[in-house]
Amino acid sequence: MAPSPFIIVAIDGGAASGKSSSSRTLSERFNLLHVDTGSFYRAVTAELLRRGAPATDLAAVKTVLADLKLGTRLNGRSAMMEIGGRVVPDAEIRSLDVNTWVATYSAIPEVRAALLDYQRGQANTARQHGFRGLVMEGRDIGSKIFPDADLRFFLFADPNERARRRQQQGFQDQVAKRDTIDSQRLNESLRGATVIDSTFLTLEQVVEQMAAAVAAKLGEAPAHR
Ligand SMILES: Nc1ncnc2c1ncn2[C@@H]1O[C@H](COP(=O)(O)OP(=O)(O)O)[C@@H](O)[C@H]1O
Ligand SMILES: Nc1ccn([C@@H]2O[C@H](COP(=O)(O)OP(=O)(O)O)[C@@H](O)[C@H]2O)c(=O)n1
Repeated sequence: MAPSPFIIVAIDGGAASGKSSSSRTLSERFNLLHVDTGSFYRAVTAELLRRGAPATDLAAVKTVLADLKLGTRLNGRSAMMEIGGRVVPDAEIRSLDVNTWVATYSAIPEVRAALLDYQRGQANTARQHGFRGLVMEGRDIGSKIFPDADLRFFLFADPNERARRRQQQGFQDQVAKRDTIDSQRLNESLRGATVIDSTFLTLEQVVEQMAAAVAAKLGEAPAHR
């Protein structure tokens, strides 16, 4: 029997479009490494804020970036970024301060360049730990990080619905403002991707669409749940 292929699944989309929920489920169902690149940008943002490097001071930002010692720790099937051996706690990376600044820092080319190889290197982490592939979520995964991904999804949902979802999660977050700052990257990752509009779909319906495509890539018969 041919060995199962190693697959890369890219999921891009705006804030609260359902990227994390769907990629976590796919990760569990198919034994794929789950990589939330938004959490990486959030961790780096928290570090830049902690070290007093404002987004307007490129020299200060570059100094902090040059000094970042990035590592990866696995938490179940999820890859967590370590900075100097420490995983930035979830409460910190989801704080109002980080929500407010993350898109601004993420728009700085030097910040993106600092994370490029680190993100691509997650494929090696997945291989080393015996995963069948990885599912990576973000804004530019299908366009910049893994343009040759086996599957490229773009999750769309009406902005009001996304704002409602985020509010229900109990977070203070300016979803629309981040979307505007992220818009160029979002448009690029939309091109050529399989678009799923989740505005009127349940999370389960979204996952079933994705799971059918993943199963086909892995050479499995689709599971009926
Ligand atoms: N299709 C959907 N219908 C209703 N709620 C959803 C749907 N997809 C995701 N959600 C909910 O919306 C919130 C944001 O989803 P999440 O996966 O964190 O989005 P993202 O990772 O894109 O920011 C979560 O509470 C999630 O349960
Ligand atoms: N691949 C990525 C992932 C996130 N980001 C930035 O990081 C921010 C936070 O990403 P996230 O995925 O945690 O955001 P949510 O979709 O969960 O709200 C985004 O608004 C982007 O500005 C990015 O620029 N590129």
